[in-house]
Amino acid sequence: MEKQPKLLSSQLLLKNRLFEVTLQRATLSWKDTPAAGRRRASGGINGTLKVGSYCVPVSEIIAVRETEVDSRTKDDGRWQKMSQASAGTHPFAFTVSYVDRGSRHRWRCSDVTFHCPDGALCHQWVQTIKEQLLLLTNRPKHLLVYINPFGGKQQGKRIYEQKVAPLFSRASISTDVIVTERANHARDHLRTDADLKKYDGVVCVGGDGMFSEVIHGLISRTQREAGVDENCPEEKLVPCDLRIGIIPAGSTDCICYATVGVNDPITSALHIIVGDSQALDVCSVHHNSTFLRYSVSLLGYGFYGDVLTDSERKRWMGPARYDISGLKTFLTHNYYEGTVSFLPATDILGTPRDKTKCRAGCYVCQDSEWRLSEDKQLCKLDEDVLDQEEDGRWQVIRSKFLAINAASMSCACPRSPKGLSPAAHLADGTADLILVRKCSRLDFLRHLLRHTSKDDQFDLAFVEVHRVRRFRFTPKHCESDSELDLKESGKKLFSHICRDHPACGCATVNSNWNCDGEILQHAAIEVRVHCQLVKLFARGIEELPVFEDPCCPSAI
Ligand SMILES: Nc1ncnc2c1ncn2[C@@H]1O[C@H](COP(=O)(O)OP(=O)(O)OP(=O)(O)O)[C@@H](O)[C@H]1O
Ligand SMILES: CCCCCCCCCCCCC/C=C/[C@@H](O)[C@H](CO)NC(=O)CCCCC
Ligand SMILES: [Ca+2]
Repeated sequence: MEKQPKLLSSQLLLKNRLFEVTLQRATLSWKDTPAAGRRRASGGINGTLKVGSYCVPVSEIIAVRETEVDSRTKDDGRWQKMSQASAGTHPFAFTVSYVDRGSRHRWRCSDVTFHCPDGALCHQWVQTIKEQLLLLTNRPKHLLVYINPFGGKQQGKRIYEQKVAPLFSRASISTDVIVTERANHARDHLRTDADLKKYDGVVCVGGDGMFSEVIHGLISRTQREAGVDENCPEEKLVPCDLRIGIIPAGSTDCICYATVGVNDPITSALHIIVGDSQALDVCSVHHNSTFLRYSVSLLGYGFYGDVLTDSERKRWMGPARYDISGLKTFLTHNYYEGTVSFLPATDILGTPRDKTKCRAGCYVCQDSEWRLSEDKQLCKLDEDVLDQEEDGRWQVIRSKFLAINAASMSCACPRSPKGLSPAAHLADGTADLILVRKCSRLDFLRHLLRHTSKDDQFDLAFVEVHRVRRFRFTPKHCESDSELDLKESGKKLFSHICRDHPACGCATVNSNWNCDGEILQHAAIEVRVHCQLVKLFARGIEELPVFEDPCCPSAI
């Protein structure tokens, strides 16, 4: 293999030890020189500098800056004594901030300071690394940030100011920050007012509800500008250009957890800074020919719809509301009758029970991306032929259900680290439709508990799962518009009776759909998955931390 020329290579001091520091093949590496053994080791990266070599890809460098040298240098928040001799021989220094991988998908920003014998060399290092960083065109420079001050434990503003803003400023990212003043503030601003040309991405600080606001604003805006009618369920939607970053500060934070692997504001900020990109499927939900909402995680009728309906009355409890409402809904044990029709996804690589996991660089999602680009080249005539073929493949199930869940991603979250559908994919253009038929409380509990263990939650006689591109649900007691009005006005009257007498049966007629944590107004819906409609500043869950990757060990 042809040897790549070194961009820079120097012997520099790090924690009073001499290292061979090299910038080559888009990687910064430093390794102990033989002479270093003769020097006394004093601390190091993260406090303990092991003998060996280290490397950081330039793509994971956050920033580089010249550092003032004192006979004492501050590293990792602690003052380190630098020997007078080192300060004398290496009086110039520069600091590289880079992504350091912790356990369980957590990222941190670490600093390493190299001391140089002369100012020109120090300046050359800083300039060369800066030039390399400028070549990374996927990194955002200007972001629009929305903070929900009331999401989760109401810590959004503090989390952003203390943990995220300092990292953005270190990475020279400028921001326009809007603290929302009401629900749907972010959605409406994005839909009509925001000057989106100014930005390289949109960041939401909050939970799944805030993320939902952002995608609703961006998708609507994109369709309006492209002349696409959102009310038509048959329309192919146009993908959004701007990437979205999620700083988790909500109650469930399922979208962040399922795309990054952890709910941690610093990790998410670093994924934004390095300019990661992860496409996401989006379901459109219609009632007759009226657009209702978009969903990226869970569309749940029955159990999850009822949990949400009950928990909305307990918002003041914060995240604990889901546990109380979950228990109450489980004990109530309502079932709902209706018809589910669905179009199975036949031309894809995965199945909902194949035990594969969607991970960074997922080949199933890449295959769907390839098909998507092929599809774009299909002419209208071909689409009509495909539609006719589709008509023959719809399947229909009429039954009594405890839950109907459509998961367009795994829906992994701290409550259920493997999620509602562990093998679902973020960007394959499908959703996993999980049908839980009427069964005993004990059996339903077995199913629920399996969301938190290694056991297969689908390996039960009353549960089935299908990977689908589209589905419809019609409740047995299908509402017309006038019936819906009646239902709305009758709700207050009945809800009192039902809460006091859960066994009376009057609440069991229809449930509500939980659409990513929002309640839908209609039970009869029609859903279509749009492959890779939005993009996140994420890369999917990483399989192995890099230090376990034999190709690029941070420390050998
Ligand atoms: N300033 C505001 N005042 C009141 N509600 C707001 C405001 N800004 C946003 N919201 C709404 O608050 C709701 C909940 O927000 P968010 O998703 O951030 O937190 P959460 O519900 O605690 O978390 P999760 O959605 O992960 O369960 C969202 O539906 C959003 O529309
Ligand atoms: C008796 C033991 C039972 C244990 C069962 C644990 C099962 C947990 C599965 C959790 C699935 C979460 C799916 C995510 C849904 C989000 O779009 C939505 C908005 O944030 N959250 C909820 O609706 C909140 C839903 C919260 C449900 C509890
Ligand atoms: Ca999917």
